[in-house]
Amino acid sequence: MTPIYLGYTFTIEPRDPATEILIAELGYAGFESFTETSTGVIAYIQKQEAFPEGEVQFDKLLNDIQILNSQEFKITYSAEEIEQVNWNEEWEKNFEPIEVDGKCAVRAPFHKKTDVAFDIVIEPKMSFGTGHHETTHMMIKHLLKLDVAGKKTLDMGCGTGVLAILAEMRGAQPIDAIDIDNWCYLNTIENVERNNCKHITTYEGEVSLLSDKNYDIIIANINRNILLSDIPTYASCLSEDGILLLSGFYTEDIPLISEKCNEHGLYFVSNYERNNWVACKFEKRG
Ligand SMILES: C[S@@+](CC[C@H](N)C(=O)[O-])C[C@H]1O[C@@H](n2cnc3c(N)ncnc32)[C@H](O)[C@@H]1O
Repeated sequence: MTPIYLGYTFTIEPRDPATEILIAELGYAGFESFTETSTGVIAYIQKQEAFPEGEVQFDKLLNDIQILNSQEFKITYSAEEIEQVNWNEEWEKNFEPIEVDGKCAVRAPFHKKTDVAFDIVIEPKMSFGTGHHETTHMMIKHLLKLDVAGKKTLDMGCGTGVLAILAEMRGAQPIDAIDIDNWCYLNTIENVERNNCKHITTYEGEVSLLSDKNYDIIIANINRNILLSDIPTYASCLSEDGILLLSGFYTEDIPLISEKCNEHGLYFVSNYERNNWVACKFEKRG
């Protein structure tokens, strides 16, 4: 089923630095993407995902914002349903190909073929994962450096499947790609085929699918709270010396994420940082 999105247009006075704080708050509340404007931000969330615990959650968010409001800035907002077709057109107009470290390109089918080692073609429609977001970009950087050849790999929260596709291009196999969202699940299947990948199996679901699985590498670019709750399962699925790549959270969240990892035998190795977003590498040690 095609998801319907709600777009919340926030006007913030003065615009900076409050817009950044608001985007972080909205990210934690489940908003998926943001378009910054000269007066604030438009934030998008799937209608069926919007505040699943009911209006109370939204009231609380607004309340928190009001507290900041009274002290520092003034926010007004309006919400509207976003037509799927407009969203796609908007997206296509704005999709420029990206290149990471001169080795990996992520582009749409209508862009010219590139001559980098890993030329990934993605038609994301509504799914997250074009390489434009800092977190995807940094996960690509990690994957380009990691020795993945012949390694059993999981891409959790696969979005467009871009990371699973890069893992296969670099020699990983077999690969499982999982997303909770039906649209992403279907989009990953399409993109896997589009890139002639043969070793990726795509599933719709979440961490409960992992009960008897085992991997050498787990990649998960989701968000802080889901990662905190899923890290124990990732740890139990990882083989000794296995690698966990995590992203979807901010620099200030590293201590919390590291602490949870340490409790489960996973130890910090390195990280990338872009615009306060981070992508961390952990290793499982006995
Ligand atoms: C930030 S996007 C990352 C997409 C892609 N892996 C990338 O790096 O560009 C997060 C993805 O996780 C999915 N997701 C959210 N919660 C999830 C969960 N509990 N289990 C699995 N996937 C989840 C979302 O639908 C979304 O596609």
